[in-house]
Amino acid sequence: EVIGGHSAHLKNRHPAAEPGFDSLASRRPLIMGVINVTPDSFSDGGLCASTEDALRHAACLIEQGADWLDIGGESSRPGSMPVDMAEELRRVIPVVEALSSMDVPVSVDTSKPEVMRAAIRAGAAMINDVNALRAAGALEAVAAGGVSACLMHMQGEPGSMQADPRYDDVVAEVKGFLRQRLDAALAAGIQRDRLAIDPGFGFGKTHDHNIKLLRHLDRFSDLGVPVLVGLSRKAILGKMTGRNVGDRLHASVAAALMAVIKGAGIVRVHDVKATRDALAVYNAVNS
Ligand SMILES: Nc1nc2ncc(COP(=O)(O)OP(=O)(O)O)nc2c(=O)[nH]1
Repeated sequence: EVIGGHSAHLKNRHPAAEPGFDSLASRRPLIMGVINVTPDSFSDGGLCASTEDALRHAACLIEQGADWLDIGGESSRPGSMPVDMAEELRRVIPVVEALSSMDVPVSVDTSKPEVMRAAIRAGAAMINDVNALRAAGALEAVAAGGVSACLMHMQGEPGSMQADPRYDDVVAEVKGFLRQRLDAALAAGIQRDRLAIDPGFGFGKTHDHNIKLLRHLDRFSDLGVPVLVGLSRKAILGKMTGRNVGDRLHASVAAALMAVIKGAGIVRVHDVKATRDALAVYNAVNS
């Protein structure tokens, strides 16, 4: 069974030795399972209050078929405030260390270079940065670590990004930003096959901007690296369906499938099992 086989394939390799992103994603779309070790994430804050809770959830997502686990210690929801470094390290590093002995690649969702370095030392195979490695020292931390990175577009900061997002041409501007960040990452010595990009749904975008980015997602594929998409449970889906944040499973699965049909190579989701089944249908038709 392809997905099981694929994750079984992962089981025999240490995450850090994983081939680059594109060789993984090119086989079939990858499922990145979300593990928020925060009290205040927009949809599942507090679910993984302790390291033990996070590890139980990780085992559950792996069982459901996650190809990758994304550990986040700081909510980036609209209106959120930064978490101090010591607290973020306290939340994230024990989970990464404990997972490093398991056979599934782990990414850490952080924008702080110090957290990146600690995460890489603890065994993280990727840094997922909603700030696209723009903090001083971030590019160097990832390059020195020899790990993968996801570069995501955000207009402004989480605390204020939804106040008044404005673009002349959202697709062209987001794509131009991601092209610049790719160039910066390559110039810093990060290998192209270790890089992914993400248009950042909900990060400084109106509903109309999000719709345009999803409608034209295929325009990001010619940047030459896998496109990662995170739509799971987000407000864009609530706007489309009228459902509140706890009732967006079906829309999240439809959005992940839509993203993959439009070229996404990695989908970042909370509900792995449902997404896996939807992508099994996609894979059967597209293999
Ligand atoms: N690359 C990438 N990373 C992300 N990290 C967090 C969130 C927000 O979702 P979640 O982590 O569930 O919520 P919170 O930020 O409140 O913890 N979305 C993305 C995304 O779309 N792309």
